[in-house]
Amino acid sequence: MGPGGRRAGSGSRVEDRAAQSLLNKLIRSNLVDNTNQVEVLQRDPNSPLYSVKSFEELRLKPQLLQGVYAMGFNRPSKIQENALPLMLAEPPQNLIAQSQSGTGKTAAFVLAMLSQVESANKYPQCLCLSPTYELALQTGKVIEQMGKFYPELKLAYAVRGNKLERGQKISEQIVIGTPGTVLDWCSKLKFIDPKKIKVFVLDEADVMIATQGHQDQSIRIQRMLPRNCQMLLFSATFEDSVWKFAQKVVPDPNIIKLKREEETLDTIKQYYVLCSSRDEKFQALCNLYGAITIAQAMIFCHTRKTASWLAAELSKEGHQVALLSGEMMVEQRAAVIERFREGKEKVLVTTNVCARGIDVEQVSVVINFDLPVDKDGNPDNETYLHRIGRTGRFGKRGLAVNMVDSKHSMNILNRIQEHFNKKIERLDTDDLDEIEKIAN
Ligand SMILES: Nc1ncnc2c1ncn2[C@@H]1O[C@H](COP(=O)(O)OP(=O)(O)OP(=O)(O)O)[C@@H](O)[C@H]1O
Repeated sequence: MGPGGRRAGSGSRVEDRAAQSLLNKLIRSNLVDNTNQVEVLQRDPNSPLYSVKSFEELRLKPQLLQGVYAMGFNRPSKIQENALPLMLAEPPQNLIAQSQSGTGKTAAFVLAMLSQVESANKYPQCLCLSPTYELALQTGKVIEQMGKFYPELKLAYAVRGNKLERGQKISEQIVIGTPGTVLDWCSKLKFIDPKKIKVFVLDEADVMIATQGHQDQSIRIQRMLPRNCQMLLFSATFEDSVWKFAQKVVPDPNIIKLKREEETLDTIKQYYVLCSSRDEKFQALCNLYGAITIAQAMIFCHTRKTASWLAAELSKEGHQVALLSGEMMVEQRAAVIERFREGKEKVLVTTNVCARGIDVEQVSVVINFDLPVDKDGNPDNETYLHRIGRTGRFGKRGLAVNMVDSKHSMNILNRIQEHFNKKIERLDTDDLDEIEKIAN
């Protein structure tokens, strides 16, 4: 039922955003910590503000609580503490929620859907919109895991390529899909009766509106739903356009926001290595190799060509490395990231463009084989910080090594150093004692 593979990175920015979001989900194994305060704006400011510190307080159906614990969740995440009581209130309330990827939004709305669904009823009751097929599948996996103690619960994917016979009615209780196909299924093909939907979720709103047509399709779907249907919208970022869209799709919303935690370079040891050519950079990297592969490392190159060359050279030296390249289909990139996450490869070589927006929090060693520059050749400080920086006061210590091979790149490095006002120490990769020191 899958549509043809998609090429990301080389294509439009829209696909990049969806691909980034997918890759982020795959690279992450845990909840993202965030020490910021959650902001809650209630529709009815006079009603008490509930927040829960445990899943028991929510009085979930026993099979749902069992599902939550089976996933290894001990307590609600920061955003869940406030979002869950609102979503599970009687009557159910509408919600617009924004917090960065990895903070527990998906798990929250899956819980809301599962607590409303009546599995004995064989028709769609919950409808979830995702920007792409791959993202829909990821959400589907969470529904399956969390709903595994519901014996009769079934899921349908409304995505292009999933062809049903005309005149058929869907018996699955939860439908998850992309806006175009869901719209067809609700209107033209009538596979779904939108009037029976109790919970409507619009996930990844920021990614969604970046795709032409998705916004209108989503609004048209929303218009077909009954008035008392619960509407929930989630987004990792909240620019004006998302906000405007959210207000069209979610009437009388409660609003929850959790600001992204700022990244800092405070817990990172930063070094540079002075070389005179690409080959020398390669040699320096080989000298460093033992030290950096104690942990997992990511190596960034400026172009795809350099990245492929470097990955090939490292392999020739007998090192096990993975290459993440913009030429690959999204599925292939996802597979590479999954292997890396599982530790099958300890080193991942990639390009700036390909890895832009991917959270590499758990990677403790970052090598800039080429320094990040923007299209005018100026230092790209934002990318530097995002690649190397860590969030949170208790952020893990990290190590960053920058390879410099010309006056020009030394100049870029100096400007990065000035920008952050943080010293980047020189490292001599021929000095084994020094290398030993940085690895500890
Ligand atoms: N209460 C919890 N306790 C422990 N782990 C949790 C909890 N809630 C979610 N997680 C886990 O944290 C990770 C991130 O959660 P989730 O996917 O729900 O975040 P998200 O905000 O939806 O991210 P994205 O925007 O990328 O979809 C997942 O691995 C999920 O299983």
